[in-house]
Amino acid sequence: MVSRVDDMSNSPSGLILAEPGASYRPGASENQWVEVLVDCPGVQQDQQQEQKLYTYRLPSELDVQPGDILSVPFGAQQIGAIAIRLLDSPPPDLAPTKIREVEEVICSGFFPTYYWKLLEEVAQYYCTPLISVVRVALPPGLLARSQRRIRLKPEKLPNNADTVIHPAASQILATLKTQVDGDFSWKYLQRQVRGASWGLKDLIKRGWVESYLEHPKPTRPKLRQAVTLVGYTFTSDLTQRQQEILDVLRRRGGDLWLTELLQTCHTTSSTLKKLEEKGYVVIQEREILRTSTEPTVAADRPKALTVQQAEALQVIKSLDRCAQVLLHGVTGSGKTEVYLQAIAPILNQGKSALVLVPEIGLTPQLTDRFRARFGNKVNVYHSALSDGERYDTWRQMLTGEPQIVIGTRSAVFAPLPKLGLMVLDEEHDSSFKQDQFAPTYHARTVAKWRAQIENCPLILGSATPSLETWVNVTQRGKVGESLDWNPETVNQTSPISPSHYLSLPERIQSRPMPPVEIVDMRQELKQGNRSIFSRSLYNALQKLHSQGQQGILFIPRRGHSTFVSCRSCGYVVECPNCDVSLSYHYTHEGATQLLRCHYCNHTQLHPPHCPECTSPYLKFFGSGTQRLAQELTQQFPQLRIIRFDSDTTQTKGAHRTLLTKFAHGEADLLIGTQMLTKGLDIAQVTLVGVVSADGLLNLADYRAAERTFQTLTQVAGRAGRGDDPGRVIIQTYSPQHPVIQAVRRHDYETFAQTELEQRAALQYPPYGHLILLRLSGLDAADVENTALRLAEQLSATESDYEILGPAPASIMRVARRYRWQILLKFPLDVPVVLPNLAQLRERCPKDISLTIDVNPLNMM
Ligand SMILES: Nc1ncnc2c1ncn2[C@@H]1O[C@H](COP(=O)(O)OP(=O)(O)OP(=O)(O)O)[C@@H](O)[C@H]1O
Ligand SMILES: [Zn+2]
Ligand SMILES: [Zn+2]
Repeated sequence: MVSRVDDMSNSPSGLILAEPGASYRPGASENQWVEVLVDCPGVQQDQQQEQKLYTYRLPSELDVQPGDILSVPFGAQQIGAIAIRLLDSPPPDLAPTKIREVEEVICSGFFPTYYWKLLEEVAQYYCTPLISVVRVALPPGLLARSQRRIRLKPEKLPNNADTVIHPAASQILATLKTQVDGDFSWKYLQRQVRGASWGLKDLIKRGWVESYLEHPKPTRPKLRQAVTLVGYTFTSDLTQRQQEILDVLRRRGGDLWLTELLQTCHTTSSTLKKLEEKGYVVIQEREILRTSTEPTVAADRPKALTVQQAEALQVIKSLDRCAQVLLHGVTGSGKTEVYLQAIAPILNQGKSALVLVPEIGLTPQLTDRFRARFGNKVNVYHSALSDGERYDTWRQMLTGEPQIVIGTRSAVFAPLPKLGLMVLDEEHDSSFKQDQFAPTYHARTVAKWRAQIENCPLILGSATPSLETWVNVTQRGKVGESLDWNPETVNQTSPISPSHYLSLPERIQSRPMPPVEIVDMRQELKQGNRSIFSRSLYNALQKLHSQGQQGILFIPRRGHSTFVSCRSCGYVVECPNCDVSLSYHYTHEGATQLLRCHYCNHTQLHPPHCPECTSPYLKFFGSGTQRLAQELTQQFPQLRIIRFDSDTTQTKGAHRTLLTKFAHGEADLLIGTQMLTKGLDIAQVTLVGVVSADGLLNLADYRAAERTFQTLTQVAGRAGRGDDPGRVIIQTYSPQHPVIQAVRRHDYETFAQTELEQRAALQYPPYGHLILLRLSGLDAADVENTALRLAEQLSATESDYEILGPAPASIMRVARRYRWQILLKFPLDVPVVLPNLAQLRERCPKDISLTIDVNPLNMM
């Protein structure tokens, strides 16, 4: 096993690119084989959704490059495939005579070559087959959308054709002949003709028909009629009405959708037809891309920047190649405005920009701000889009037109040619990391590689930077070379990708940071207050309504807090599939009371009696958002409340609707979970209350402190963003906890320093590296034994890493699968030699799945 450090030192760019025998050189003539990804229903995937690559020979006349779409023989069929990489030699385990030839290149240059470098790098770093990366990167069903078609070769067809062949074949011929050009989709033929496959095989062998693949394009392009002004000099042959219509069209830029023009001018199609006949306009069908439609927003102009914003912008604008920027701006300091003004010149240079955000549904405001500034140059790309929308947005990117793509983590693979700038907003957010499925990539890490490969700057923005980023950008000298196992940091230390620390220490218009009051809930209890509201929070809520102000109440994410248990015997209702208690759900007055599992979504009715002892006192405990809402309605009947959590935001667009209502003052109080922490900018919010900080602090995870600091600081930052000053009340049972104290003082640096000392002492990231092996399977004993065996094998090899575990995962069973994990901890000061993870995977029995989580964020 080669160490990664060696790999990298051999590669002049510091990147791990190709494996031996593979090459990315475009058009290099020595490449005679190609590995392809086929994507058709007949190809089986194994349990881990991994699909193998197939090797084909390249005919000498074909010039194939990674990313080209090819037509290849597969079994009896001719199917579409994506060229993944070129090989100098055939795989040793394949007899050369068994390798079939690529038929043709259907579509070349579909992806730029560098794109494949990026995918390959992700696969290698995250110890996963390339194919799993390809699946994350490409829109679903890309190849399925390229259509296989069959056409007649009339010149080859003998007169007596029908008499000599299989009935299915003759039926295919007959069908083909009904069309002038003898051309049909294979799907159609299959529907029309029984045994079509046999028939086709025969016909192809005889050379009477051929099979080809049509270019990938939307199966049902949406067409819409557009009216375009062509004549500009109006003569006397126009009626006044016609003249008016032409004027409208001209004022609107000479181009409108037919329906729009009809509406605007209250006219009819026949009037427009007449104008067309006279040669003043043309009416044409135009393909519209199903890029997602969002409400239009009023246009807005660049704001005059504060001195600090201007300084930051100046540095960013001066960057014209790979560089990493940490834009560390306190909440409400106007980071978004800096992004906007940094992107404007990029578009003017004909380049595009990529903006990554944690969860798009939660940030309609951010998307709106971009739309207000850049109009239809903004495309949104994330997994909640329909397949059609994703596919079209994706094609829109490939056009190379200057644009801005805003998306969630997988958008880091957005195929934008001419990338001029990348932004990761809220870079500390853990949703940038994918942890349950391969590749277990972090979008920030991938963005750094991409910045280097495409030589463009990357801005990481946050009020609470991740400690990794903080250390990398501000203390590089101190941690030194030893972080170099991680290409992420190799990139930064190499001279071509300098990093910059830019700080926005003040809010816009020098608004003060809101004072943070910490309430000791133990004292409240001592003094006889058993309510979930401290007196301080109670009073603040009382005043809210009378003063016409708005507030936010935050309660850490649901979980065990809303379990249902029997007050007589202590029985707790648990999920039949997972080792967790079910959560109580009661959405509104009169709704059915449900119990739901937050891991597998098992849902059942709330039983009226305890299943153990039949006691009727089966009640839910804890304080989820629902309980909070009920409590509020009882104690503050005058307060209008909006619940903002995963129950109330399930439908498409619900986030936007609720936030808009709140922003328009239709409620006094917004209550919810972690969703509230992300980028909400509502000027009227003066009060932020944290019902309990303890659930965050006590997570069994070495990142609990960091996450708590980030979450509380972010949620506190929603207060006082407008003209009225804000205030924050945090309720906790651990008021002296250093994290709570740092939040109170808005003191990121002290928090970071204290936390980093602990990380260093324990060699946790960023002063060490972790790899988490997650095992799961249906049989408890199998999973445990496999975990033990793998751990034994790992410890048998000479190595510098520490093995923690194996141990059952903190929730041992999820969706009927038992879960165990092994944690590998690598120190920084020795060259890291990775264990042979591929080999471990092979040694894992088939029915046990192994996910290798490199630099895990979530240890649960
Ligand atoms: N130069 C400026 N002049 C006036 N208003 C500004 C300026 N820059 C930004 N703003 C406004 O200040 C508010 C806060 O800005 P923004 O939301 O970008 O802050 P942020 O740093 O992203 O905050 P957070 O990290 O809390 O989301 C917004 O309403 C924005 O429109
Ligand atoms: Zn009971
Ligand atoms: Zn479950």
